[in-house]
Formats: sequence, structure tokens, C-alpha cells
Amino acid sequence: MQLLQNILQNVNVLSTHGPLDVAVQGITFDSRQVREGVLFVAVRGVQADGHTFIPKAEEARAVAIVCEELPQELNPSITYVQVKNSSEALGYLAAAFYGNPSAKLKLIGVTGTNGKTTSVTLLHKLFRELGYHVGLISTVQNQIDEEVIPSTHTTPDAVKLNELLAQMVKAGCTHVFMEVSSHAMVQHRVVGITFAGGVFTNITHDHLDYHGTFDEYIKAKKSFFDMLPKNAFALINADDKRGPVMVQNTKASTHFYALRKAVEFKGRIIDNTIQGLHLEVDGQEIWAKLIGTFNAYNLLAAYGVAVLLGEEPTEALTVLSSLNSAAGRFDYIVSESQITGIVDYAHTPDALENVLNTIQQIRNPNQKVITLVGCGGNRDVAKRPLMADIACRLSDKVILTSDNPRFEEPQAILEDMQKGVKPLDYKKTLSVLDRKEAIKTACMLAEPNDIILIAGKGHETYQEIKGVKYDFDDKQVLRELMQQLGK
Ligand SMILES: CC(=O)N[C@H]1[C@@H](OP(=O)(O)OP(=O)(O)OC[C@H]2O[C@@H](n3ccc(=O)[nH]c3=O)[C@H](O)[C@@H]2O)O[C@H](CO)[C@@H](O)[C@@H]1O[C@H](C)C(=O)N[C@@H](C)C(=O)N[C@H](CCC(=O)O)C(=O)O
Ligand SMILES: Nc1ncnc2c1ncn2[C@@H]1O[C@H](COP(=O)(O)OP(=O)(O)OP(=O)(O)O)[C@@H](O)[C@H]1O
Ligand SMILES: N[C@H](CCC[C@H](N)C(=O)O)C(=O)O
Ligand SMILES: [Mg+2]
Repeated sequence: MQLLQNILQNVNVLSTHGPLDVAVQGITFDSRQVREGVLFVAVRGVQADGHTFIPKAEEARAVAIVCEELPQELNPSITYVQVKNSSEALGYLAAAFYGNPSAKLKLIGVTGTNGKTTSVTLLHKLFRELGYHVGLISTVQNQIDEEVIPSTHTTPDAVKLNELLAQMVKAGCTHVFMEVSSHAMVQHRVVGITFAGGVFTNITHDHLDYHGTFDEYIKAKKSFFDMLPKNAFALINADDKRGPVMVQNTKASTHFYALRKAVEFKGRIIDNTIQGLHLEVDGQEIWAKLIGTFNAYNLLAAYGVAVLLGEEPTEALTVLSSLNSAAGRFDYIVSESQITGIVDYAHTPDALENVLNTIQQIRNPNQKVITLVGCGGNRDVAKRPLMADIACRLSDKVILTSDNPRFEEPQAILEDMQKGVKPLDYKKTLSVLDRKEAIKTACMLAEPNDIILIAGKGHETYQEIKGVKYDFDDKQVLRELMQQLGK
């Protein structure tokens, strides 16, 4: 419980109507969650405007209502607070309601198009090995030490986020590593959160459905570094063209990591094989279990964070070299007939290109590469033809299929992808709408020693069709089919 006046402190308040010394039992921005004594924040969303649900919140006996526009008639038993920006206010209110948990932690946020989950997962495992109590907030799952708390978003909403951070503080966590998505920045999910550090992995084409233009997408990522305090660090991938832009206006101390430039945290790939990466980092050689150039970046980012947090460099590197990747990230099985089946969460053109380039680097010339890929519905449509083209350029056979169609027609998504297939590649491309059938086709086409890449869904254990999540696990389906087909 908190007094309304105490949690309003950082909020840009335009006017108040009613007493401010009322007790707030909880905070929500969803009218369906309002109970007696709860504060309702009316937020304008993509689908709906929270202001239209103010009557519902009043009926459910909210103690107070925070909104940008006051209703025509005010209920005398409810306090109304008019603010400039509700979603921003929600961030400050949630942080204050839960006792500003982020300020009691060393909280590091990772942003970028690709590599967030991998980097935060590596950091969580590394700091556990170093003996700390550690929180993780990621696309795959949230964790307090080894306890798993399911996640629904890459970055939770402001209320869930602060509740989770408070739980982490209570459990004795000293460090928390979290992903900060561009959606989270635009929706102010991390407003009021104190970060000890921020990492930028890279920025490439994604989510233009939501952000409109690439510039807006860059701005969303940059705004994370703009909010970092003076005593925080910003660790930037110097090999990404947009790296310097990210820290143009940051107050944080700026540090860089790179494979191609001489910077503070410098890495070099000595060898890149299916067994892992042989790297030189800051003059020390390591053999890491992770595969692919992109993972050299993720390892360097994790190493940089550890050093910036005061850990001993050699010890950090030794532990990093022993770690496996996050679930569904270059996750592979080898069948009886030596077919390598790789499940990877590559769901952007850049990620797909990186994974396929890695496969091209580590395969031997007589291994065929069969790529299976689909694109999600109700997401950026521009990436569909690009991903099909990349798959064709870097594979011997391509099977286009469904990912999570959500509320779109799977066939229409497939047709968008087919537009990216060049006439010369027609004969190497098949379209199989049903994902399981598509995986079966890939298995049937594969000969001993070949490589099958199943891209797009990684760790996901469902396929979302018209609002229903059906059980579907790429790795499990692949394993079962290989066995059934005697591959
Ligand atoms: C596009 C998007 O990001 N949408 C998020 C947004 O929902 P919205 O704007 O559509 O909300 P809305 O339905 O318009 O509702 C507006 C307001 O009315 C309220 N409402 C609504 C109905 C009602 O009866 N009563 C009520 O009060 C809602 O609670 C909300 O506050 O705010 C919701 C609450 O925080 C999020 O759950 C929702 O995420 C949706 C489900 C989603 O799929 N988001 C994805 C795209 C996302 O956020 N992805 C990023 C990662 C992307 C990546 O890295 O690849 C992530 O961080 O997970
Ligand atoms: N540093 C990197 N640079 C480019 N591609 C990467 C990098 N790390 C991973 N990838 C590729 O991107 C895919 C997604 O990786 P990861 O889950 O770590 O990214 P993410 O940023 O968390 O993605 P999301 O936006 O979905 O949360 C991986 O499966 C891999 O194909
Ligand atoms: N966090 C990303 C994940 C995409 C994964 C892919 N399987 C899809 O469904 O498009 C998103 O919500 O856009
Ligand atoms: Mg992620």
C-alpha cells in the first residue's frame, strides 16, 4: 500500500481533483483488473484508448484515476489526476509504488535488433557462476537465480517490470540483466527505472510496421541511451554504423567493443567451427562453445559488461568460454545419419543472413544446406521478401512455410515471401504451408551429412493462429520426424 501523493512525486501533473492522501492498493492500466482501492491509469494504445474504459474503472471502485483528458463528470469518491502523458506517468507511478527497486540493483539493459536475449542470458549465467544472486528479464523467460518466471514480452510493461524487480530485490539479487525492446522505449515501459549500464548490440531492419520508418526505430533505441544517468555506462558495438549515434546525447560514460576496430574491448576471431569459436579477447585466447561470428559479438558484449562492473577479466573470460547459448539460438541436433538440424530464432533479415553465413563458413563443401523459414503475421511485412531472398542466396534448397500467422492468412504471408524469390531460384524453392509438413519435407530432402536450418521460432513452444497458441516446438518436431523417417 502507498499514499497517492507519495507515488506522484516524479509525475508531470497538470491538475488534481480530490484528496491525494488516499491509500493506493495496486496499480493497473487495464480496466478489467481494477478492484476496490486500485489506481487506474488510462493509456492510449494501438488498438484502443484507455480513456474509454474510465467508466468501467469507476464502476469497479478505483480509488484514483490518472488520465490525460478528464471525464466530463467526476465521481466525488474518486481522485482524478490529469497528467501530460499517461504511459510516462505509469512508469513513474509503478516504480514508486514498488519502492524503486531498480535503484537497489545493478541493472543492465541490452537493446538492439539482434543479440539481446543471447547477451543477457550469457550475463545471467556468467554472474551466477561468479557467485552472485542474479535476475534475468528476457524474451525466452524471466529468472531469479534458477527459478523460472514465464515471460510474455521481451520487456514487460511498467507494472509487471517493477513488480518483478521488487521480487528480485527481495530474493537478494544484486545484479539484473534485462532486454530493452524498441516497443518498450516508445511505450515508456522503462520510465522511472534506474540503469547502471546499457548495451547496444546492433540495429538492422525490423518492426517498421510499428515504428513507421528506420529513423524512428533508431530514435527509439537511442532514447534508451539518452535516459541513462551520469554514473551509468553505455557499452556500444563500434562495428555497427549506428553505434556512435546511440551515444550522441548520453550522460553515461561511453565504452566500445568491436571485432573490426581497435577499441577498449577488442576481439578477433581466430577460428569459427561447428565446435565453437576460437577467439582472442584483449590479448587472451579462448575457445568458446558458442558458434558464429554474431556470437563473438555477444560474448564480447558480455565480457565488456563484466569488466565494467568490476569483475576480473580473466575469470570472466574463462567462465564465458564454458557457457552454452540461450534456448533456440543456434540450437542443434545431429541425427543418426549425421544430418545436422539447427533451430534458430532468426526472424529478421539480418539474423537470417548471419546464421546462414555462419553455416556457410563452418560446413564442408559436400554438405547441402536446406533452409526452412516463415514470417510472423501482424508484423513488419517488408521483411518477408527480403528473408526469402536471403534464404535462397545462402542455401541449396529453401522451404517457405508459416511462422506465427496470428490474425493474417498464412497463404498471403507466404505469397509476400515468394515475391522475394528471384526467377533463377524458383527451382530450389518449395512452399509448404503447414510447418510440420514443411519440416517433414526438409527431412525427406536431406541426405546424410546435410544441414537443415529451421529459422524463425527458436525457443517458442507454440504456433499462434487466430489468437490460439497451439503446441509446437521446432526442435522436438524435428527430432521426432528424423527418427520416424529413419534419418
Ligand atoms: C503493439 C504493442 O506493443 N502493443 C502493446 C500495447 O498494447 P496496445 O497499445 O495494443 O493496447 P490496446 O489494446 O490498444 O489498449 C490500450 C489501453 O486500453 C486498456 N484497456 C483495453 C481493454 C479494456 O477492456 N480495458 C482497458 O483498460 C489496455 O490495458 C491499454 O492500456 O500495450 C500492451 C500492454 O503493455 C502490450 O501487451 C501490447 O503488446 C502486444 C501484445 C505485443 O504483441 N507487443 C509486441 C509487438 C512487443 O511489445 N514486442 C516487443 C519485442 C519485439 C522484439 O524485440 O522483437 C516486446 O518487448 O515484447
Ligand atoms: N549479435 C548478433 N548480431 C546479429 N544477429 C544475431 C546476434 N545474436 C544473435 N543473432 C541472431 O538473431 C537471432 C535472435 O537472437 P536473440 O534472441 O539473442 O536476439 P534478440 O535481440 O533478443 O531478439 P528479439 O528482438 O526477438 O528479442 C538469433 O537466433 C541469431 O540468429
Ligand atoms: N519478439 C518478436 C518475435 C518474432 C518471432 C517470430 N516467430 C514471429 O512470430 O514473428 C516479435 O514479437 O515480433
Ligand atoms: Mg530477445
